[in-house]
Amino acid sequence: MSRNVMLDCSNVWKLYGPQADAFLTAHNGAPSDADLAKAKMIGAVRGADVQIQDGEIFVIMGLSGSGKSTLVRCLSRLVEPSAGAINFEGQDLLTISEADLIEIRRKKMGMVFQHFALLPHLTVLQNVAFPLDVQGVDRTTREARAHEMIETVGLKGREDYYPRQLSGGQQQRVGIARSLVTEPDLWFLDEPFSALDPLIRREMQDEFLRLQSMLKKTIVFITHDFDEAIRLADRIAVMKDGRIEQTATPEELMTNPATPYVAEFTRHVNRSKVVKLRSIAQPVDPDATYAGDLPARMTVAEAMEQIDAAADPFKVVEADGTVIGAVDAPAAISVMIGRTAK
Ligand SMILES: Nc1ncnc2c1ncn2[C@@H]1O[C@H](COP(=O)(O)OP(=O)(O)OP(=O)(O)O)[C@@H](O)[C@H]1O
Repeated sequence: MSRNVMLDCSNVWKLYGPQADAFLTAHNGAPSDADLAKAKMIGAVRGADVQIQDGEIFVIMGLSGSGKSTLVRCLSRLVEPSAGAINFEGQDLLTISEADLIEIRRKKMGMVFQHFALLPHLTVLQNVAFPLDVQGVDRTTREARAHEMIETVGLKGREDYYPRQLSGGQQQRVGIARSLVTEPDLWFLDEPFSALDPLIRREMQDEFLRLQSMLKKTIVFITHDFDEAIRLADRIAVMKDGRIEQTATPEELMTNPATPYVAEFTRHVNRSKVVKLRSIAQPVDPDATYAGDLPARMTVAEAMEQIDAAADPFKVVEADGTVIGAVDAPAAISVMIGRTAK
């Protein structure tokens, strides 16, 4: 499926240290690790190329300090890159006026952070409506929109609660509703679930995928957790020491890791948790009977129980309703036991 590029960032650098810009120029825009170390510069982001496509979940994965947050902040220019080009929907983000930039951030970009800073003295409804209040939207409209978003994230009935009366997961849902209320085209999420305990975290990941299947946003999601990355991503960029080691689908990362570093992450991952039904779908037989439909982006592991319990194969269906093929138990089992290389 070919998609438009919404956000195009090429050769972006962010150095921290004295006269970083001059230092970059002096090293022809591409200082080596040794150059950086000698000058005591921190290469937070080094030569990053990222193309975010319409409607995809693009995950930036890397360990602490690898540069994920800095890169994402460069993408919205919350951090000023030392060098590079950033284009959003055809506009050069590095040269547009401050006023246009603020307008883009407010109306076209949504952000959710790990520490999501709900306003403690405002109710759930007021917190969610807050960005619209800032935009000067009238009260009736903003509250109607906030109610809608609160229902979308599953918090209907809690509109009049204060943040302190909610669990961590519920608070994060409020943060999500608040960031979605302005209907952003591009949604940045910086480790949104990492403060949550593992069970709630998984629940929030499911919730996030459910939301995305409804809303179809373009998403940049940061995590340091490879399991989270492969669960959520259409594509993953793996970062190390400010560089992107590889950008690929979870399945490509598993089957074709570009570097030993990437291979290390994939080594312990069960293939059935990564391989999607889409990848093993076989042609539909018009004369056969099918047990039902399964989503194309479901993994073999997630679908296994259902496939195994049914007497007939399942059709595999994309989010837009297109049937792309069928899966049966032998095909799924082959992946479970690591037999297919596809
Ligand atoms: N304002 C700053 N001044 C100096 N160094 C900085 C600054 N911001 C980030 N860095 C450095 O840049 C590098 C990348 O940091 P960044 O926060 O982007 O990493 P990260 O992958 O998001 O890490 P984490 O998962 O811990 O948030 C780190 O070495 C960090 O210390």
